[in-house]
Amino acid sequence: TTSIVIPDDYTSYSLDDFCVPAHYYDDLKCVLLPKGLILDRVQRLAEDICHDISSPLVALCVLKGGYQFFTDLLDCIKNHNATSEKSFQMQVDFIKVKSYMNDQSTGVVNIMGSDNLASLKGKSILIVEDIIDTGNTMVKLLETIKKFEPKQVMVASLLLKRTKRSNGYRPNYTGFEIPDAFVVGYALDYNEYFRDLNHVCIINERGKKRYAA
Ligand SMILES: O=P(O)(O)OC[C@H]1O[C@H](OP(=O)(O)OP(=O)(O)O)[C@H](O)[C@@H]1O
Ligand SMILES: Oc1ncnc2c1N=NC2
Ligand SMILES: [Mg+2]
Ligand SMILES: [Mg+2]
Repeated sequence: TTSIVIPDDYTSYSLDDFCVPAHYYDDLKCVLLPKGLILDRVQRLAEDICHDISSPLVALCVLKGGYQFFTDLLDCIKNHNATSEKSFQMQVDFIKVKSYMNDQSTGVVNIMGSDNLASLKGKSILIVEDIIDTGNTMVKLLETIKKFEPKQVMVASLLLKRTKRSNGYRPNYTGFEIPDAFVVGYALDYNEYFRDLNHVCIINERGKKRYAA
């Protein structure tokens, strides 16, 4: 499906035009995606997903970064299911996956909590992620999940980064395609910082130094 393409020459927003925590003000360059815009886009993604799905679904949250998108997306899906003739049952599951240090992928994708994935056998799965950057995490995660013989697997990612480091993987549903910059906020982190920031922002060099591992 389509996504909203944020071009490289996109005029982002000033930190002074939105509410940004004082403790991060000096560490950010700009606001790329205000939370309100994200929520409106997520509502449309939920409609697109509900249009395609009719059988019971397991929504699988990829922790930690996926938790905010997962929460907001499922709120919209639940509201759709409560107001339309066609509804489908949904179960939730959580898996923790880690591969980043500072602003780089280590190349090693560490999947934790995969022991309880046996319950995915024969089910329709929707993997919910915050961002696809190199694509390493998703390719490795899909390999692992497919071993449990699910009926079908779809992937929804809020962000897809346009980067030469990409392995070419593209999800079934994408919120926004963004330029090749390290973004934080809306549960996306830099060494565990900035998850407590509402908007998707671009970190600045000062922030990368201050919170370097
Ligand atoms: O496409 P890739 O280059 O693999 O990058 C995307 C993945 O990396 C980040 O997770 P991270 O390793 O930072 O763990 P976290 O979700 O706990 O922040 C992000 O949340 C995605 O899961
Ligand atoms: O831009 C990013 N911001 C936070 N986390 C990640 C990013 N890309 N891959 C993982
Ligand atoms: Mg992650
Ligand atoms: Mg992270």
